[in-house]
Amino acid sequence: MAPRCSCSSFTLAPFLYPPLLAPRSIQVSRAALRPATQSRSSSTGKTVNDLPESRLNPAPDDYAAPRFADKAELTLYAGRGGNGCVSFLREAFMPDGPPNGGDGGTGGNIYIQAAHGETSLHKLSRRSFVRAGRGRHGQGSAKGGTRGEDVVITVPVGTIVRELERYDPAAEEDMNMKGDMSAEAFPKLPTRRRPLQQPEGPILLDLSRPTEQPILLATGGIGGLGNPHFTSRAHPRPMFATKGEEAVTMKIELELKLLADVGLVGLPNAGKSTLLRALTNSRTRVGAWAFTTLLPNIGTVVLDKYSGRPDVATKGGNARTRFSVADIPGLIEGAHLDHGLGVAFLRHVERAGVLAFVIDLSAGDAVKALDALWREVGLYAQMREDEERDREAASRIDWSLTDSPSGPRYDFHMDEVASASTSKPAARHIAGKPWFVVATKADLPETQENFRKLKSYLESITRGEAPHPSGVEKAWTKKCAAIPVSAINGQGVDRVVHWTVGLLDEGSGKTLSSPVTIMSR
Ligand SMILES: Nc1nc2c(ncn2[C@@H]2O[C@H](COP(=O)(O)OP(=O)(O)OP(=O)(O)O)[C@@H](O)[C@H]2O)c(=O)[nH]1
Ligand SMILES: [Mg+2]
Repeated sequence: MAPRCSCSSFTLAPFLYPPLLAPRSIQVSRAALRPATQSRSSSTGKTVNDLPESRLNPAPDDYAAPRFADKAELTLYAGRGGNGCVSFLREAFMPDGPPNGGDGGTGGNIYIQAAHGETSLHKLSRRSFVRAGRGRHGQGSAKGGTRGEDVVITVPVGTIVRELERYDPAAEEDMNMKGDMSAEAFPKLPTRRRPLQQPEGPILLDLSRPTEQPILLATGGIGGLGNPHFTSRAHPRPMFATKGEEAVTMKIELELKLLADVGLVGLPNAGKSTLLRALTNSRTRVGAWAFTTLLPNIGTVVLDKYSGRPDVATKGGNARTRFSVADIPGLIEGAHLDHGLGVAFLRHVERAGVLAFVIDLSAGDAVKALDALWREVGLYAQMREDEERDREAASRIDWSLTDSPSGPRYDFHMDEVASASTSKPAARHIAGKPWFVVATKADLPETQENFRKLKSYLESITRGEAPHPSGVEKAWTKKCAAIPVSAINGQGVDRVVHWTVGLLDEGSGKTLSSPVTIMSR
């Protein structure tokens, strides 16, 4: 068929296919832009050492800024139920048929699930509320309303969920009848229950492992009843239905504690971020100055290269296909006294399965550096233990006033407080973790001797001849190893992966049996 107007297609052509009709000079100038943007990074951001620029030795401005948040507060609105419908059958020769209004649909529920792959709460921290879908209203011809859509909030493994506030309308609220019908006789209405029971509050969950099934937080409202439910001798044609139930509204707080399977701990400028780049696809910032990293970065080491078959043999039935690594800002001596960036970031490796101490072989005595790091980690753990003990002691204090001749006094159970302090050896939980040393910058000259000393020191710890560097009794000293690495050249990195998987497998037997701990309220 001939086009209705041939000239119109010609007029529209430049708008529909601009690249085809654009003059040649424009195309060339656009192509020329591409190398210009690429060359910008290499012209402005020279590498700080004289080595050639690469992914592992990037320019200081070649990085992806981490998006990280470890706290979020959300208001959850479960979906309210759809309203029942008032409707009557109408057919040919039957203008006044029986009532056939459908029931309203149930509102959507809100669940929470901890999943691997999520590393931060930044997406949730930007949202202030989460709303599930409302149930649809019932319709004529006895069509029930469809269910509202459920919402699953996905959070990183290690998130703690605390309920702050809740508004829960009664599960079987009074019917919102249209008009005053209290005196009227109605048939017995069906008991309407929520398909899922609203969990009792306040909710307090520690999602320390991935949850296979989403966990229910807020239940949607029940749908209203359609008019056929109200048919009776007194009301053969009821002109009323019920409204859908209001749903649960809840305010929750999310706090992320555990980020990764492996935590990198090291002095500033040791090469932690370069190691993370070498192990993973992370584009964390690298620079030859202290405190290049200001926020924790997470990378995932993929073991099976998405082939479905792991490259690294793992113990047990479930083959490990990946593990995550956390790079935190460097620690300096006195970090527990808030020197440098402090030890606050250690809480993100506190619950990691394995600690990897990254030590720069070219920056002086490696043994001293390892001791200094362990000292800071040990002191941090001690601080945490003290905090926990104080909290425990505070919860044990009986604040009730007791009558005594000398007047009222507060009854402190000091013996219980003392027993609490001695029941857990300080710093046990962090010093009891499997650990190893990644000795970086092994490509630099005159680092062999330093590495040899470090290795023999670690061997003596393993044999039990030297104490654990943290000074904690019964700390983990099974196979203290040092792996020489040149992260900038990607050398020795495979050995780090194999060693880590071995240690993770060893520790996996000790993990909690349940993915969710419902903490004490
Ligand atoms: N020669 C050599 N240089 C390295 C190696 N690893 C890292 N570097 C260099 O060491 C410097 C510091 O590296 P980063 O990875 O930023 O160190 P960092 O520990 O993350 O430092 P902070 O984030 O400040 O704590 C950079 O200039 C790197 O290029 C290595 O294996 N060999
Ligand atoms: Mg860094």
